[in-house]
Amino acid sequence: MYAFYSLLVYIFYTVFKKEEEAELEGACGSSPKEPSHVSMETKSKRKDGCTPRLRKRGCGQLSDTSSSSDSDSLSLSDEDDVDDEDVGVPAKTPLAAFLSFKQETEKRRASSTHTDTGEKVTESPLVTVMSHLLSFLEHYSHLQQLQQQAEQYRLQLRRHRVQHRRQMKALRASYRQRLRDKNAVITSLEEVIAQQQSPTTHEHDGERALQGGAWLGLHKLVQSLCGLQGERTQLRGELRLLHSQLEQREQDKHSKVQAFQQQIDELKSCIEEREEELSKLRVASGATDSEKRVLCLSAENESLKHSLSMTQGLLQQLSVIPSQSSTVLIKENENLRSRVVQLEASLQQRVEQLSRLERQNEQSEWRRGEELRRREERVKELQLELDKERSKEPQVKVRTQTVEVESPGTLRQLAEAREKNARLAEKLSSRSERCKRLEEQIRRSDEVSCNLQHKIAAYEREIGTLREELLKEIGHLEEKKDEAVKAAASCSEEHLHDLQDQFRTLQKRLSALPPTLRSMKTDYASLRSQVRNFSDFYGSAIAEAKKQISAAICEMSEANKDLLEKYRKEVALRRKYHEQLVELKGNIRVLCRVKPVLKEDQHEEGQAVVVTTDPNNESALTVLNKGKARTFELDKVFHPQATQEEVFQEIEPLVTSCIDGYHVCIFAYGQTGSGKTYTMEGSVENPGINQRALKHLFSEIEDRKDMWSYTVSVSSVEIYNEVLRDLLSKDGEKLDIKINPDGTGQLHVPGLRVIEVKSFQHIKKILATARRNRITFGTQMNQHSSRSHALLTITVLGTDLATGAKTSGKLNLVDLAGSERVWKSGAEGERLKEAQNINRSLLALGDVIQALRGRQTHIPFRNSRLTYLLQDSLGKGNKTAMVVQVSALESNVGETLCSLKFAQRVCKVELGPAARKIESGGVHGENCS
Ligand SMILES: Nc1ncnc2c1ncn2[C@@H]1O[C@H](COP(=O)(O)OP(=O)(O)OP(=O)(O)O)[C@@H](O)[C@H]1O
Repeated sequence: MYAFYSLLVYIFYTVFKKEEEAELEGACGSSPKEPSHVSMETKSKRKDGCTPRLRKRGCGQLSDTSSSSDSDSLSLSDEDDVDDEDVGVPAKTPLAAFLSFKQETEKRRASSTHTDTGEKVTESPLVTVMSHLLSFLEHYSHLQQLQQQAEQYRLQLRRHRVQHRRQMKALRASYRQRLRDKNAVITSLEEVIAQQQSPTTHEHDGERALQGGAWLGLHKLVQSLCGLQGERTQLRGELRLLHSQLEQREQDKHSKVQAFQQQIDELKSCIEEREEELSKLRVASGATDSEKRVLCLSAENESLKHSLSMTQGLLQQLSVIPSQSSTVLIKENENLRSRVVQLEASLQQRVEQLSRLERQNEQSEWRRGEELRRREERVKELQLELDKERSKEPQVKVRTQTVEVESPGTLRQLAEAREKNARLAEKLSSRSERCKRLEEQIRRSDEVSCNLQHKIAAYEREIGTLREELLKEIGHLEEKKDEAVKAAASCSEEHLHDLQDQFRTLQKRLSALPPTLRSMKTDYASLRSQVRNFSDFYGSAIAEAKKQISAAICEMSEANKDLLEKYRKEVALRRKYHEQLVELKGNIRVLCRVKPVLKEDQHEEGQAVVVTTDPNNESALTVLNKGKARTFELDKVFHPQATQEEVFQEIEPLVTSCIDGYHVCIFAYGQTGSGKTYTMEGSVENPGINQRALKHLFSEIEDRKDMWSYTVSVSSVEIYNEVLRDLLSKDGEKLDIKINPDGTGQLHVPGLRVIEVKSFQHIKKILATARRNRITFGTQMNQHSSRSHALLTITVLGTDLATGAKTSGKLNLVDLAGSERVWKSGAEGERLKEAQNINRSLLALGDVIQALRGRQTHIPFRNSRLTYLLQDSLGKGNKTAMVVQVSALESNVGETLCSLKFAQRVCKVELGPAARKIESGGVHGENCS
């Protein structure tokens, strides 16, 4: 491609240059109005083999005709020689050749794009520039064709005019001839008449006869004269007609010339625009490749020139200060010598150390050998003594006892000597090992020293060669210096010539560099082309891969469409069944959890457990009070050993409903210390409903991420003494509940901090903050009694990715403040006020539930902050779950009965079918059900 574009650019430049040359040539021999065709004409004539004389004549003809437009006999006779073929056919220009080549290229390109599989080729700036250039050339050639046409037309007109003039001339000549003939006839007739007007007497009779014949002839002559006059007028009319035709043609010609001129002007302006565009493009995309190359080469040329000048400067410096460089070299040599001396000294030291060590080693070895020998001799002596003693044994049996008495000492000595001997042997072996090690070290140091010697030798060799080179250089420089001195002394021009020769040889050497540079350039060009090809290849490979991926995705999506549709149906069905199940269970569910009996709860010894659960009936609970057993039927009863997970299992469907776009309210109710906070919040190791619900929420969202996108936001408030406070805000400002000004009639709390939650880990931190900020005090019933109602509100906004339908679910998790009997909890003062407020709000909650149960038109939501805030989740069409916490101890039986009665009341409330909060996405929305 690069080569092709370079070729194109080259052709363009060549053609353009040739065109300009042709124009210049044409301009020298023709009128300014006729720029190119004359030269072409001349060329064509030259091709035909015409003589230079004829050529000159042709040029003269044209200039004559252009200058004299009206009749001129000389020019007319000259114009007769004009050959039609000479002026009619224009010679084929290089531009035309280029255009035909370009058309062929375009055709080939078009055919290649047809054969291609419709891949879209992105044009590079160079291609854009080239296309502009080509279009510019096209316009230019069109303009030339038009000019040629205009010229042809002009020549045709000229031919016509010549023909007309010829015709006119012939007509005039014939007319004059005929006129002359007629005049001759008339004069002859007049002569005849004059002759007849002079009559003689004797010829009267004959005269009369002749008179009658003459009058007849005269009459005929007059008639022919009249005919001639008529012819003359006719000819005049024809002449006038021809004149008018000629004028008409002239006018036509003029108008056509004007039209052509206009077209030429337009095309010129078009070319100017293109040129401007081209220059802009050049500015925008930088210079074309060839220009860049030219720039690059010129830069290289500059750098070469620079290096040449530098070399020249260096040469001059060398010739000027050879002594300085020689001193530097001598200094370097001295330094090297001193370094070698140092190295030799250190080597000598090392060798001395080595010899010292060897001597020491030899001495110690000799000493050790001596010692060993002595020891061995002693052992031998002792052994000899022992043998002697043993040889005495059979002879002196009597002395055995004494020997036995004496021999222990000798044996001891022997054993000691043996031990010593063994120790010495050990020492000897260790010494020999050390010796070996030392030998090894010596060997190594020998190697090192050998290496060093080698190195030193190498250094010395190097130094020697350097020295030699240096001496040579110095000699050479001295020679040069001498020569220079001599040359300076003689002041001859020879030296100058020599220097010039040297300079020339240097220049030659420098100019000999380009082949290597050229080879480097070709290498560079090939590398560049490789890189460019690689990027092309890479791009095409990526494009291919993308195509394949998209095709695969398309296939997959096609294949998966049915599956997806089925999956959607399945999900919808599942949701429907889920909702039916929840509705069957009841949209308000009452669960009861019995708190296990803890040590700290047993204030009095041997307190009886009065609450029992039935293992065969999960919804029944029996309370024994004053000998009477009362059974309560609720939706579900959790026995004291029920785990947090078991409790959440019952709540989970409601949490799922919240994701589906329902408003859900889960609250824990019960006396103080009965385990409400434990059930809702739980402990760090064993989290309660709040954390589990959010975990479930996020896992469900993750499962649905291919079909739905969700936004989860969280807020938390507490109601303490009927005052609303943000649990996620540090300032603890008093908040108010208001109707949302957006016109939906929904409630909202201005200034409440709502945090968008991205992950479960994030929510954990938020819950911890809310827990920290909640007001708790120790009461007689609970050391960490929550003195406020805590609300955790989770809003889940969902968008169906396929249909665009939007859902808005809300999950209210409420940990109510503990209901208590004031006299029992021992509350007074501030605590009493708290307890009263708590009881009042719980009573309001009871009233709301009562009203819902009674299907009253007015539900008293506004009676407390708690019910007002929960309005949109407690009313009709919502889902509610209440976990009633009870204590199993006899001491709390009153509160337990109270709570269970309240629970049973709630149990009978019907909230009606739950309503899903969904907005149609425009594709196929779901009906609110
Ligand atoms: N099911 C249970 N298992 C183990 N311990 C429990 C259980 N329920 C409650 N407790 C413990 O009982 C104590 C009181 O519980 P909690 O604070 O939850 O009561 P509460 O109803 O929230 O009281 P208050 O209304 O005064 O805030 C806590 O120490 C808690 O750990």
